[in-house]
Amino acid sequence: MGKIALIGAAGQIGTPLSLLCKAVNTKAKVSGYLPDNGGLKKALAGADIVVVTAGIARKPGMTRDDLFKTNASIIRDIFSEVASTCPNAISCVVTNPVNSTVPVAAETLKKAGVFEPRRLFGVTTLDVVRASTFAAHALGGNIEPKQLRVPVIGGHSGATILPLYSQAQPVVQLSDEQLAPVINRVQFGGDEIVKSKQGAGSATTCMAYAGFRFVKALMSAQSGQSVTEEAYVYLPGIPGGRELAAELGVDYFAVKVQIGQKGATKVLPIGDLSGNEKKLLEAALCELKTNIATGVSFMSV
Ligand SMILES: NC(=O)C1=CN([C@@H]2O[C@H](COP(=O)(O)OP(=O)(O)OC[C@H]3O[C@@H](n4cnc5c(N)ncnc54)[C@H](O)[C@@H]3O)[C@@H](O)[C@H]2O)C=CC1
Ligand SMILES: O=C([O-])CC(=O)C(=O)O
Repeated sequence: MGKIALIGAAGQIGTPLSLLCKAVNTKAKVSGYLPDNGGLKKALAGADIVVVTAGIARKPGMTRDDLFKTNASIIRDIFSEVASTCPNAISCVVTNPVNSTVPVAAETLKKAGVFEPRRLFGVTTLDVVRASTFAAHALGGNIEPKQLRVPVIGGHSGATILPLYSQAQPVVQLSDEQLAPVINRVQFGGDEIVKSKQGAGSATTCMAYAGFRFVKALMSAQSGQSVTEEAYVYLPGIPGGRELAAELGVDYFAVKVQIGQKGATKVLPIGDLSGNEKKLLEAALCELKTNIATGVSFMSV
């Protein structure tokens, strides 16, 4: 098994994430990068998978968008190096605001002439984890979160996060009134943690778990298995995505994708939505369009 480069490895997410990667895949070579040791090129050299958690996290009262000013240039600089050192690696962006940092990463790779949409993912797995956890809780603990599969589409902040409980497997027996607070908690669960940590950061161990779950799926795909995962991707560059991008009017969107050895192989359809989910999708798209434009225009100046 190949090399995983963790960029931001000394941070609150990066530290447990690298421990998880090392514990479960002892054959994988895991390299970290501290911002001040000048080792970015070394960490990226020969990487098969790059996971970026570098950047600042929220403090109470901040939105994810407030992080953009600082984190956009961190992402741009890291992806300039990815472009020259490991352009064929599969890259995963955890750094917020994901809705805008992924477009920054894509534009950086495009400028360098090495953008391959099938190999760039914004990590939205934490939303998937929350969607099953909070619904299991609302169901009174009669089902384990890991027994529930709830697709989550859209983006990774507030109203852009859209859990599709109408498609949950097994069926979730909750009325629209019972679902409303569950959906709200999935959308704003990150804020809940930021508030409770009182300035000490945002979600960390649960994100390390979610990030690891996504990396593990990528490792399974690289070893030849076909896997499906939700992630925030550049739709027009992945088979099946162009039509969805045209239908939704956005190029970047979190959706379930099929993943193979060389990255995403197919965007899967979002399926039928309930009346309420259709309304939530409208709201998600409205916010998402602004977030995407922020990321793209950062790189056009
Ligand atoms: N996608 C998601 O679901 C989630 C994303 N996040 C985001 O993940 C990011 C990291 O969060 P934490 O680990 O809690 O933050 P942290 O502050 O503990 O760690 C960030 C690390 O990045 C490093 N760093 C800063 N500038 C750098 C640079 N130019 N190059 C390389 N490394 C650099 C810092 O030294 C630090 O070690 C934040 O932007 C946060 O909002 C957090 C939770 C969930
Ligand atoms: O809320 C934050 O800033 C961190 C995050 O993305 C999450 O917990 O989903």
